[in-house]
Amino acid sequence: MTTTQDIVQNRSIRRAQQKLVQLFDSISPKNDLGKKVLLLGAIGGGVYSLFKFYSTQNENKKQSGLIVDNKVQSNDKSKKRVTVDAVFFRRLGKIIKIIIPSIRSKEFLSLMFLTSLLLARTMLSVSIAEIAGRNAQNLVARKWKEMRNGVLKFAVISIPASFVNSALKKRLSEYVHKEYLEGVNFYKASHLGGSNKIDNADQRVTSDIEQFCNSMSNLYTTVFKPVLDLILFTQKLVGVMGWGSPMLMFGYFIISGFLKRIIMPPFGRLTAKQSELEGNYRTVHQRLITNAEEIAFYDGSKKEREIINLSFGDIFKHTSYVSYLKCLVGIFDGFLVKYCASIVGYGCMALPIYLGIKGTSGKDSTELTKDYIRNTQLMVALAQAIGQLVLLGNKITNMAGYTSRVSELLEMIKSIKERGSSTFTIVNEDDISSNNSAVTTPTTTDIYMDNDQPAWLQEWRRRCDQLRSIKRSSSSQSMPSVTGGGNFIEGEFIKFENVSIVSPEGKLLVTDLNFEVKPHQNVMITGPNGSGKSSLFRILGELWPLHCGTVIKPRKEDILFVPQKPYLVLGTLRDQIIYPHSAEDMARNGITDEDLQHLLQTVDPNSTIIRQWAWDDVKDWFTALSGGQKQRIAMARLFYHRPQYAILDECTSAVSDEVEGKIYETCKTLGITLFTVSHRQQLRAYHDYQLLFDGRGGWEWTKIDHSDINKPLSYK
Ligand SMILES: Nc1ncnc2c1ncn2[C@@H]1O[C@H](COP(=O)(O)OP(=O)(O)OP(=O)(O)O)[C@@H](O)[C@H]1O
Repeated sequence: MTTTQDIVQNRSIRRAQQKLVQLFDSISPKNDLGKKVLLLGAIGGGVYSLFKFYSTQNENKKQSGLIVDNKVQSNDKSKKRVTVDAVFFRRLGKIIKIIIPSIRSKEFLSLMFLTSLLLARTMLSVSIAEIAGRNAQNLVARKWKEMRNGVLKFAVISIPASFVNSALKKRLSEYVHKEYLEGVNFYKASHLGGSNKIDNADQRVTSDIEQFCNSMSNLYTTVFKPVLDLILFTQKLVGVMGWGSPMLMFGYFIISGFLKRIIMPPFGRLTAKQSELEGNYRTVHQRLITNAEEIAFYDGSKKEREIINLSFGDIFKHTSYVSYLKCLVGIFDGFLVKYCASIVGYGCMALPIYLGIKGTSGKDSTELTKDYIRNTQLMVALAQAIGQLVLLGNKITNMAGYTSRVSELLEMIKSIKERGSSTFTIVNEDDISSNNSAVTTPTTTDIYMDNDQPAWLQEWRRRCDQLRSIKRSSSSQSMPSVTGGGNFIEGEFIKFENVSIVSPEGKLLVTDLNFEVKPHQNVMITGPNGSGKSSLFRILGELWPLHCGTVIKPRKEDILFVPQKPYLVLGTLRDQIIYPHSAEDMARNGITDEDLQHLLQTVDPNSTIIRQWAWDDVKDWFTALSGGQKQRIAMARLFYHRPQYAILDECTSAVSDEVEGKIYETCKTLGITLFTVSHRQQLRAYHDYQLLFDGRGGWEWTKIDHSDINKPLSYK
């Protein structure tokens, strides 16, 4: 079976080949010089392209620096080598053992059925060709027969072929599911890191297995006929001409095979790369869906679009590049298999006559002509069979790519199972930081233990205000992105007037809500689970439509939401703090890494993050950072953007009380007005008002009495 992508690639190759043929034809046959120049140009271009291919290998390896968090970072050479070699055959053998476990399995039986049909097809085509060859009249009839035969062949072979294909796919998928989903293997594979971490496991389990099985069953059906032809015609040729000529032909193909192997681009690796890029593309889309709410709150669509475009661009660039290489190789193959092989074939024919061997001496010209014509036909058939096998090499190389992807998955699961229960080696923290040469280890006095912290934060507040006023003067009035039955009005404060919070499913969560919050008045929102606390902010963030009433609020960019689950973007450590800004935005605003270090130090006084990683490090930050570190990053991001209002949705649960206090103090220094969603009483100390939802649609707005902050909350 062929994928749409293969069809597109094949089409573009065919189109390019046709164009080349047209180009050759367009030149007058009399204009031999022009033809030669063009031929030389084409060969020169091809050689140059292949040379360029090898010289840009390293460049290609660096593709998409952003999307490396899921890549296998293994030093194991066998995992990286993707070619038709001993490793390929060993891996293929292992997979075949999985998909065809015994000769009594139904997969083996269906394969045998397919084999007998293929055999019958070959015998039938040979006998039809023989009959057709005898009678010129039959030649006309042959066309009809061939057509009927072709249709029959397609129907007879394609049904069992697809049956075998799906049987293999089922067996392999079931095996992988069993291994991957055994115990906590799937967790270890994606979270325990190291060299056994599986990149794009979903892509491997779904698409790569399918591609592997497709190419394998496809290969089986296409390899059969040329092999049989090879045996048949070699036997006939040896009978009439002896071993010399067929051996010469074989020798030519062996030498050209070696030549091809030397200059052939590594299609196996390119195919594996293609799968990896497709996996990355799927991952970035998946992340967008999984973290849609957090991204929407951060207004991160621009940044996410950049990431998705970059990932798509990688696939597009790679696919175009592979199509181009396939086109060149197709031309080279045609040259090797058709033209050069014909020259060698004529040599094979002429040599026995010239040397007078194998019964050629003493024959008259008519007999020699008869032998020559018969032998030519046999030789052409043999050359075609070998040629088809040579071209099959391209398919096998392609299959090597999928074999390596599927094998890596199986090998990594096996290794995880073996090593997953062993204890971890403790590494000295100093070793970690000294290994990372890019990390500048700040001393505590260096950054924050001095008394300049409040002064620096005041200065930071001034810079942020300045940037905001520049941005405001250049941007137009913001419009509400979601409309409903109510009104959004832009203002300098937040006010809810007769607003009812209604979920997308029509559930009334809070009725007729009325409150007003002026800048620098912090509000704590409490209430039982599912009472609508986060939903209030979905309305404030314009994610949900306003059912009724009026909401007066600043612009969307002046309110920042810090969700329960901190969102971490694909990219560098720097990108985590500045999200959804890019490094270019940061530089444009005159903000430096040193500024970021100040901000991070506020919430991470022991430098647990900056001592481990450098600003340019790219990691899978979801797994690399601890729960508390993720929350610290989210807080540093809040200070970086310094919005007028911030919504903290249970986002300090994993940091110590001391750091939590520091966060609230810093927000105060920076002039950020807070809405905090929390059940923890001690946080009331940092707030002026409390909004309490009772979970039945009711609510209560009270001023917090700071002399009585330990009083328990009055909901169950
Ligand atoms: N996208 C959605 N579509 C439909 N219903 C939703 C959606 N998001 C939340 N809800 C529903 O709205 C209700 C309130 O959810 P919300 O997240 O506001 O609760 P909460 O008070 O923040 O709860 P918790 O304390 O558990 O975080 C819940 O019943 C929830 O099922």
